[in-house]
Amino acid sequence: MSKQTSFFTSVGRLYPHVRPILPRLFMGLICALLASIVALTIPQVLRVLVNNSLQPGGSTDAVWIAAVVILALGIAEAGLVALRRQFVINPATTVETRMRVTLYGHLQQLTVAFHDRWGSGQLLSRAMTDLSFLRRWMAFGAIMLVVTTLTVIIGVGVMFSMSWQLALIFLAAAVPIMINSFRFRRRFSLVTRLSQDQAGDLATTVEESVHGIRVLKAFGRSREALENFNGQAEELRQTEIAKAKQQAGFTLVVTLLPELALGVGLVVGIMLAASGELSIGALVAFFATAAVVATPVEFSGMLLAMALTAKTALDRHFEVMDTDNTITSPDQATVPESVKGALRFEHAGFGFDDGGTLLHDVTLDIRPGETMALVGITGSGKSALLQLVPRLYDVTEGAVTIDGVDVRDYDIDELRKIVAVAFEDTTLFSSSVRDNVLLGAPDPSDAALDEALDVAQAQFAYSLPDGVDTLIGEEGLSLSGGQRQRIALARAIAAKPKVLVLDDPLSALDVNTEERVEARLREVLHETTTLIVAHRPSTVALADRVALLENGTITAVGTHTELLAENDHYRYVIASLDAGPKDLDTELDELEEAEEARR
Ligand SMILES: Nc1ncnc2c1ncn2[C@@H]1O[C@H](COP(=O)(O)OP(=O)(O)OP(=O)(O)O)[C@@H](O)[C@H]1O
Repeated sequence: MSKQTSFFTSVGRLYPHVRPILPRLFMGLICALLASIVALTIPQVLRVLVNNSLQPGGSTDAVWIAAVVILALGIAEAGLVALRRQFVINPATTVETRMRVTLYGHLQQLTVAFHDRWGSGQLLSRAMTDLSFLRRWMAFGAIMLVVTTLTVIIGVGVMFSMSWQLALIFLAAAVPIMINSFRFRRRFSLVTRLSQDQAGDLATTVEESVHGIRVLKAFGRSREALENFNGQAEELRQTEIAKAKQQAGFTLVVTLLPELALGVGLVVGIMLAASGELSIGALVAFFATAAVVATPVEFSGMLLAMALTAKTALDRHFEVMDTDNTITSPDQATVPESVKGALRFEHAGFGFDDGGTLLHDVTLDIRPGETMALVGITGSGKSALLQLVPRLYDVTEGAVTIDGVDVRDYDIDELRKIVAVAFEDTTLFSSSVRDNVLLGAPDPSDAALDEALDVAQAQFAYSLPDGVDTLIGEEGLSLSGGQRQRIALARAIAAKPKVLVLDDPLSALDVNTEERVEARLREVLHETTTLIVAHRPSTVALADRVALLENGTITAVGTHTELLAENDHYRYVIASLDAGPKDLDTELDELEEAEEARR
């Protein structure tokens, strides 16, 4: 999944996002830098103090002045640190929010095929944890990394100006630190990537088990789910330990070596002072400066780790952002004056990315206003075929057309206004019944809501605690499967589409309710071209004609009676759909009689 890029390439991609806030980040950097310079100035005051005042006969006034100057510098340092925070916090949170919103927008655009492949936890962790981390890095880590580097460079320069011999000792300590930081960077990048990916997988598991809590409980699988979660959590723990160990190892080096240099430097410094090559003031100032320089060096482990984690967060973010949306509007979209709703599959073929061909040479003609049922054995590709109409997936060969225009030639938003869908597996959003039903309605009025609820026989909504304003969905009131399906059906009806695509939307209804819904649907569907997957003969009865999907293609189209009379496979499928033990011959006779009577 991940592509190796250099640190600067990855971080460079942040530039368009941070460009608007660069002035404030820059001001934050200046404040942090000034704070460091102030910190480096304090030893120089000490030097003057030691050399001039702490000598026999030195003036006590100078001590007071030095104390006041040091106090003032200390206050200035603290003030500058506070100012740095003030400058960066607001813009960093703005960038975080903008990137999060852009990511969310991109996720909405990406194809269903993309979402089939990606675990929800991986996307969740990218949208939440990774971006929060980036914010912290922008506001603190990045600035401190620059300031630390500059402080060390300036500090070492100052140290050289005071005593090149002592400064060389400290510089010698820098060589193993740099070698170590190089190794650390390589190893830590790998382990931090692993940990962020594992955290994403863990989030997916939590999400799945919360969604599937009823199934887990009902099948008594809670213990196994816990064991599985425990295993994953343990893997993440091991990775975090490996991360912490690497960081601790590096921190040990960056803490120990400056201390060692300090010890050796002290001995050499005292010798130099004794031989008169170095003044006492310069010696004191040298070690005070060395202490100021040592602190950021000690922090460098943490800052480097933060930088590497931020790089990984950026890489993970751009993996999603770089994924192209392959289902888009054409440059020159066809804008129909009026849509009649003639739906045709013309030698259409389709296969999922990770599978072979599922559908091939599908040819089917559905007249405007006609209701066509789609029947086939389970797994034959009925749902996949339906999803080609609103372009949730694109055909891999042939075409699907509406009024003779390839669905790929319509503006995608326009197409999805023309086509509405309701799936067997309903998704309701955490908002009111009203908002859920009127989600795609061109006219979001009370009248449209009432009509849609009436057709879908979802009048129960009026009796909910707050009526149609009751909050449903994941965070709201739990509805029964049949109630959810009726709300989803009402949503599709309220969209007033020219083409309605229904994937067995009545499967969870009891027989009486289904009958009532069908009666009302029949009234409204005469104007709407409808393709409906049927898993029950009663749904088939709703249709003018039936199409049989067999071995990935449409092998027969006709009325239910015709197919029942002529097609063995259709009889087999209908028999397997029907839950009740029915005598097909008797049903056929009944249907023939009814047909006879109608003529
Ligand atoms: N996202 C996917 N990626 C890969 N294969 C898939 C995907 N979704 C479905 N399939 C496979 O494609 C085949 C057809 O699935 P589809 O859901 O279209 O069948 P169906 O006829 O609607 O089945 P059912 O009647 O059981 O609802 C199945 O073998 C299924 O495993």
